[in-house]
Amino acid sequence: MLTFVGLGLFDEKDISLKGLDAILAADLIYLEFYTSRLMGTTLEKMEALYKKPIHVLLREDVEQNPDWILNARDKNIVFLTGGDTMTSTTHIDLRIRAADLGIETKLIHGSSIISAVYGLSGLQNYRFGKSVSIPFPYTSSRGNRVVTETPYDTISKNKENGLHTLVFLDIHAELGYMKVSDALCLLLEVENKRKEGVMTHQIAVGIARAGSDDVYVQADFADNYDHFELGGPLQILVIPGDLHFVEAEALVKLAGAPKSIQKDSEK
Ligand SMILES: C[S@@+](CC[C@H](N)C(=O)[O-])C[C@H]1O[C@@H](n2cnc3c(N)ncnc32)[C@H](O)[C@@H]1O
Repeated sequence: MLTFVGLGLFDEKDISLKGLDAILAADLIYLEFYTSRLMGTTLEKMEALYKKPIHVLLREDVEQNPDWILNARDKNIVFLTGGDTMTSTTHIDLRIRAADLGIETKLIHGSSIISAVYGLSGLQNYRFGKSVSIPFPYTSSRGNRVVTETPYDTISKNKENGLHTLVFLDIHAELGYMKVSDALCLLLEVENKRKEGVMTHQIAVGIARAGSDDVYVQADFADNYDHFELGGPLQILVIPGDLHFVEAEALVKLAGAPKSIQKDSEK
């Protein structure tokens, strides 16, 4: 049996009791921390709680060579991820591979940043469009710095339909964790180049360290990106589309947005 367990948002205590039971009963524990990670704990603390070693998987172990799932033919193995367990296409792919190999699978869910964002920001879940990830800029084969424009396009399309965009921020092995202020600078850089007005007079919502006692939510106009110094990782960004008046009220009262946004909201 291969059991996928979502660990929740911040530390080793965010797991469900069902998830912990599955780990305590498992023969082998695998974990990936490249799609998300629990910033409030360490592998040592987790191993002390689980009383077993954790095998940390790299991206290639999960996406290219997931031979370790063969152990689930005759053992109980658990695969741990930050947040919920199936919010990444990578993980669904693993489950399909297991099904192809005749391996039984089970899901034990964890709290996810996706639903945490709705509660923390007051933005309503049915008013979100397609989500997107912002990667760090990279250097092309010709030596040019390249800023990916897909996030700008996705925000633009969602805004045409009045919808909000959830923007996941890059976690990079060498460059570290992208911050909301970095992401806003990259979006404004694309705006300066394309001048399509997608980010003009645009409100943004930054959230840091969801699930911790030190959670921080800040709403302001995107070009005030120095107001988005939210401290340590992990961080996530929302670019709202049209605001319902309750959403605008929540952003003003719970996230410090300027009151002027309430005038433009939908009744
Ligand atoms: C690709 S998503 C993975 C989502 C995860 N599977 C889940 O269900 O929560 C990871 C990104 O979400 C954001 N994120 C995840 N956990 C967070 C947290 N506790 N606080 C703020 N942002 C978070 C960060 O931008 C991070 O790079």
